[in-house]
Amino acid sequence: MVKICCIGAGYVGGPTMAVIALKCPSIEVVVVDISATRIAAWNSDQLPIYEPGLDDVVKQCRGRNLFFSTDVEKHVCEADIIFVSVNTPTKTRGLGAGKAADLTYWESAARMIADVSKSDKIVVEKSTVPVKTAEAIEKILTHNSKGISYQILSNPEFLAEGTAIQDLFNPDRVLIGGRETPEGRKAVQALKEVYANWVPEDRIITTNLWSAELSKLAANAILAQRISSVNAISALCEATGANVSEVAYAVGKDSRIGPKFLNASVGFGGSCFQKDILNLVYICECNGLPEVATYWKQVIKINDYQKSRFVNRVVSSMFNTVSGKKIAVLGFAFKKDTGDTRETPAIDVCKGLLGDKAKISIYDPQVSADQIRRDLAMNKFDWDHPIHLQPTSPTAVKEVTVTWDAYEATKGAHGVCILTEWDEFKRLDYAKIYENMQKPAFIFDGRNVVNPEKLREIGFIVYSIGKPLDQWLKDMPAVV
Ligand SMILES: NC(=O)c1ccc[n+]([C@@H]2O[C@H](COP(=O)([O-])OP(=O)(O)OC[C@H]3O[C@@H](n4cnc5c(N)ncnc54)[C@H](O)[C@@H]3O)[C@@H](O)[C@H]2O)c1
Ligand SMILES: O=c1ccn([C@@H]2O[C@H](COP(=O)(O)OP(=O)(O)O[C@H]3O[C@H](CO)[C@@H](O)[C@H](O)[C@H]3O)[C@@H](O)[C@H]2O)c(=O)[nH]1
Repeated sequence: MVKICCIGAGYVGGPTMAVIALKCPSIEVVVVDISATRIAAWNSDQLPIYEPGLDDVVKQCRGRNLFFSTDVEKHVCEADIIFVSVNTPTKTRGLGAGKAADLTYWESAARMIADVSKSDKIVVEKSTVPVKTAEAIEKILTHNSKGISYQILSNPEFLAEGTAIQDLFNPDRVLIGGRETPEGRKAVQALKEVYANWVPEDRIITTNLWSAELSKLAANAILAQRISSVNAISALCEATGANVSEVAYAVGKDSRIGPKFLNASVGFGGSCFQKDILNLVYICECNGLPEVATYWKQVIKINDYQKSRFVNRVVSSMFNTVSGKKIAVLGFAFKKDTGDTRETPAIDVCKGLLGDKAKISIYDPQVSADQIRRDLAMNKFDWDHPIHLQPTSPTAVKEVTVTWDAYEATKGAHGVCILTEWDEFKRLDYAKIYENMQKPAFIFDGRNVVNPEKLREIGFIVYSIGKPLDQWLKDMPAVV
């Protein structure tokens, strides 16, 4: 029986391995992690992450050929194929701070593999890493290899949160990069055979190591660039009376462009886009390509601009101050169908409003009050380091309350900001919400989920990203 061990039981390691176990009953899969609480949660009825369909997959295989364990060394030692799916956050200090990927967790995993292995291994980079990381990992593994042969493969993951199971069941492609040697090709073939249990062969792409590593960073940069492009256009729409949804639809009808990833928003969030672009920028700078670095940096600048533009719009339209006013925030996760808040635009928007002394009342169906308080108290780039996984004592964010109901959050509020596109926000009784709010009552829709015309009929003053502005908003221009 082939044995797989995955180091890192996070948003990628957990779902990816659960699907491999489901689709390959003859393979034993063990997911290991240094976080005992995470592993305990994977072994319980309350999984550590919310992902539609995940419970079902885990229930089918856990205890059969899928296991979660803290005994990292034992399972690494026994495995034929080791996936490394640890976090690779942005460095917060030292050389490259604020840009370069922090490979501390990766390096310690590689050193541990080298220490405990007694047989040949295929080591698979599942984490997103800088191009050329495999070379460094190879050096660590082979430095004291005791005659053991290691083959390093790059197999980046393309799943998106909220649709992870669907993406894993039916991926657009699986990418495997390996050394162009007979041993390298053999290792690529071995991993290909795992995926071939459910992925059609023409969707399994094989490349050299560097192409696979770089393709992951390039894909995320290009996806994020589309969002920044449409968000930049949304600002121009507001200035001219064009409607960004109509523009995006018309543009996306061009088959060379396509309709996906053209939804204007308050900004993109999530643990990947910003981190991976910053990493790409750093790699370009290190390779003497400052023009290329500046080009990609602009994608993040527009994202930051979009978030501050939103805050400015809220403040300026409410008589240029939100001091002491209750603002309801609907949605805190970085997108719908996940409880993940890493780099969510809601953090920056809330911090901006708190900076103007607003009183904030937050409701999100999947994010806990503790998590929200921790996020609002955290420094930039600290969010994806393991200390974040430990329960820390949250600095009191006094002007924030967290509710478990959208109606409670909006009661007595002066304004409502919609920051995540949860489906339930489309179905709320906005007439009832209006009744219970201060007047004039404002709605700022950062996700274009509500129908502005219907809300205006109720009496709201409505701001929707990139849509024609109310006269009120035109009279109260936002200074950026
Ligand atoms: N989240 C996503 O949607 C997504 C999608 C594709 C790729 N990625 C990439 O995958 C990687 C993992 O992302 P994630 O979101 O799953 O991160 P995560 O923080 O949810 O999980 C990483 C896990 O690794 C564990 N870990 C760290 N060092 C370890 C060690 N030495 N030994 C054992 N366990 C260790 C941590 O405790 C943590 O539980 C990152 O490189 C990320 O960029 C993420
Ligand atoms: O048209 C769009 C599409 C997305 N978003 C926002 O962009 C962010 C990222 O969304 P999405 O890409 O769907 O989720 P992620 O889970 O971050 O997935 C991205 O990052 C992963 C980690 O690398 C990759 O594996 C995925 O392929 C890539 O889509 C979220 O805040 C979305 O709300 C928009 O504002 N407009």
